[in-house]
Amino acid sequence: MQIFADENMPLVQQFFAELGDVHLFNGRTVTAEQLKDADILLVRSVTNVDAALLAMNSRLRFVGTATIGIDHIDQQYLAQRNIPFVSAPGCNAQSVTEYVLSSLWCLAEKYQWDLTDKTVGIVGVGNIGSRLAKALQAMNISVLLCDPPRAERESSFVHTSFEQLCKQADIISFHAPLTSGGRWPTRHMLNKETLLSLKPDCALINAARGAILNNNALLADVAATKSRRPIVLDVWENEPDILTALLPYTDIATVHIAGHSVEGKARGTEMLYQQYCQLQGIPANQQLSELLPIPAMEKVQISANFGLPDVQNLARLLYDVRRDDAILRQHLAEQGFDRLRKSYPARREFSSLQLCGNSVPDYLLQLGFGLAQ
Ligand SMILES: NC(=O)c1ccc[n+]([C@@H]2O[C@H](COP(=O)([O-])OP(=O)(O)OC[C@H]3O[C@@H](n4cnc5c(N)ncnc54)[C@H](O)[C@@H]3O)[C@@H](O)[C@H]2O)c1
Ligand SMILES: O=C(O)[C@H](O)[C@H](O)COP(=O)(O)O
Repeated sequence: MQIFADENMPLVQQFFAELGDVHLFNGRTVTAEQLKDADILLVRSVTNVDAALLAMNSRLRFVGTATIGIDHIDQQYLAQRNIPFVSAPGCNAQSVTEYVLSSLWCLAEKYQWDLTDKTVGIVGVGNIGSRLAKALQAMNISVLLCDPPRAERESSFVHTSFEQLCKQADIISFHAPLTSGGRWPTRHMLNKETLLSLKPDCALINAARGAILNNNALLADVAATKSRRPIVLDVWENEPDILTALLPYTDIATVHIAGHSVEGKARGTEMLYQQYCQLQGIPANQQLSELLPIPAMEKVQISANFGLPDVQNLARLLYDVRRDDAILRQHLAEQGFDRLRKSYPARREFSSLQLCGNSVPDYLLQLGFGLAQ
């Protein structure tokens, strides 16, 4: 069995080597010729899997993407060829949630906000959006939820239309998939017109897909607006060739790494392995919990004096998004977007830290921290 995998897929050897020969490729530059002998193809978000890429391969029997987003996969084409396709839903939802929380804490510190006075609009309330909403509500921060597909499916879902959310929210965080067709397309849903309907100082966070925000329209808006709008961008239109003219207007700018926690990336690989084994009816012998490195910090004692203002200090033991913002600003020009993603330093999720003590507040567990046994 010939297994072809993106070279940026952690633990792929450990999970897949028992199933065949694992060959690694550069996800951005891989060609049809390189993949002609693949039985299994494992990709990340930078590889468009379509008729052109698979034109020379007649033996492929499984395609997996170790990501949540699937806008780079031509699913219709794979279905036509009867090639099973799987993704990794939710694999890095906690990682993105922690990225957004860290960004909110940084903005709150910079602009001296009390986040409990703010209303956060969440666009797309799936794995990431609902996890973020739960975390914010646990810290008494108001949320507005916008998810038309869910509103149609679930009578109990409290939906705010995107138009209303634009008018009411103090901060908008995008967590919808990138779609161009269908009833609720998201491509350029934030554009020249919808930007005009926002509160003048409404902060924007995009850790979904770059093209959900029309980057040129956003640049025109922030360049023209006198009251500066706080902006956090992890994803960009046209990656890796991003609109660098936007950078001076961003508070936090990163190289599409919101989902790149150690756990988030490795979970993606594990989910592909598990789904392949299930499809083949073979046992999944490898377990992520046995392969993850021991975290640098394992336990923290929480005292009865711990309060909500201490949460961000605790979180900063593990992650501060300003580190990643500095990486982009200092190194983008000489290293480029993709190289910075490839050399991304390790970041562990909140769950890697076990909290000890008799008075660990429930909101810390809602945020994803672990509880020592
Ligand atoms: N920056 C990163 O590193 C990173 C990491 C993971 C995922 N992502 C992106 O985030 C997206 C969301 O991830 P998820 O795991 O929450 O996906 P999900 O599929 O669990 O949830 C997406 C939600 O968006 C909703 N939706 C669809 N169209 C909408 C619209 N027009 N308006 C509002 N909501 C709409 C869906 O109904 C769904 O509930 C992914 O599709 C991916 O593109 C980015
Ligand atoms: O969709 C996803 O899961 C994320 O955007 C993912 O983190 C992208 O990372 P990549 O596959 O490009 O490394």
